[in-house]
Amino acid sequence: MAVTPLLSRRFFKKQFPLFSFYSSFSTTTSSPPPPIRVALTESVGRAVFATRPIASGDLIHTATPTVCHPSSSSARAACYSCLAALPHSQSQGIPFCSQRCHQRSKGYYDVEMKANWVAFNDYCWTRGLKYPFLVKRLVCMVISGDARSDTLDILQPANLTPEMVLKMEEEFLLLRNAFTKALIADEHIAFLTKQWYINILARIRINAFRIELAGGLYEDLLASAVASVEAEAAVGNAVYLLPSFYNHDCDPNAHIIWIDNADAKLKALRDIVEGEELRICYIDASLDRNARQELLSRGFGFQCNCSRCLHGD
Ligand SMILES: C[S@@+](CC[C@H](N)C(=O)[O-])C[C@H]1O[C@@H](n2cnc3c(N)ncnc32)[C@H](O)[C@@H]1O
Repeated sequence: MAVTPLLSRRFFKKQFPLFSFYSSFSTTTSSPPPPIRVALTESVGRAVFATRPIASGDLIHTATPTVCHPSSSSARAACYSCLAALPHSQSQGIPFCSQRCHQRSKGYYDVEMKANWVAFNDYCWTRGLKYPFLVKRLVCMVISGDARSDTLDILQPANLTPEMVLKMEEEFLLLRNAFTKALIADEHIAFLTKQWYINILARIRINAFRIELAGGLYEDLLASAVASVEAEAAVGNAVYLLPSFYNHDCDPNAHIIWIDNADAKLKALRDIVEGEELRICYIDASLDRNARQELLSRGFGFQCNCSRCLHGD
């Protein structure tokens, strides 16, 4: 079943200037802009559309994470910066896969190393929380000048219940305490208010990707086979800007993959015509309709309107 083409979706003329997303692309000066644009639709908010035909299997574009964090329960230690697998011999030592990764994240790594994270980490690990670690990383990036505090404001936030907000308050206090005890100057963490923390988590909740690497060595394949039984197969979580505008479809025409680090590749799963909306699948598409609707409603807060769901498939 094909994704509903653009012309059958009534959509507003308003388009978003792509230049604002170029910072999240891995482009070279000679590479052409990606064959997509972001526009506002009536039914699903913003969406990504093809600006020319795209062949099945083609790379649509790549994206580097705005913020990412390795998983604590992954079978294999991951690079602090790009989430590439670290050699086993290195897992207790330097947490970077290369000098380049060390250099580019040195500023926020040094900020993080100044604070004592025992209370915050214990709190999150015992409750199975992973997104607060992305907020912690973003705070370190803002303090070191590697990101702006409003970096994620453009993304759609989740609707949070009062119970969810209440639970976030304790994490927030632990996070803020860690920075104040590390004697980070007040003016450097003035942005870190409870409201800011909740706003960021609300955006991360809907837009974070769980990263599982497709590439790797034979020993990594074995590690991930073990991980699927004993530990977390994902190497970490990340938030991107442009990939966050892709809506969900239970029969998608595009997918997002990771080969050996957190740099994402958006690829066409079938031939796409000019003007067609590009959609990825947020969940396991092999589940039955009720299970998919339940997951999407609980995890992302929406009733899926894709053709498969509308036809009861
Ligand atoms: C990651 S965002 C996608 C971009 C979003 N439309 C925006 O304007 O930023 C996910 C949100 O888009 C909407 N959405 C995505 N796929 C949908 C679908 N199949 N049916 C209904 N709403 C969808 C929901 O509001 C969902 O929470």
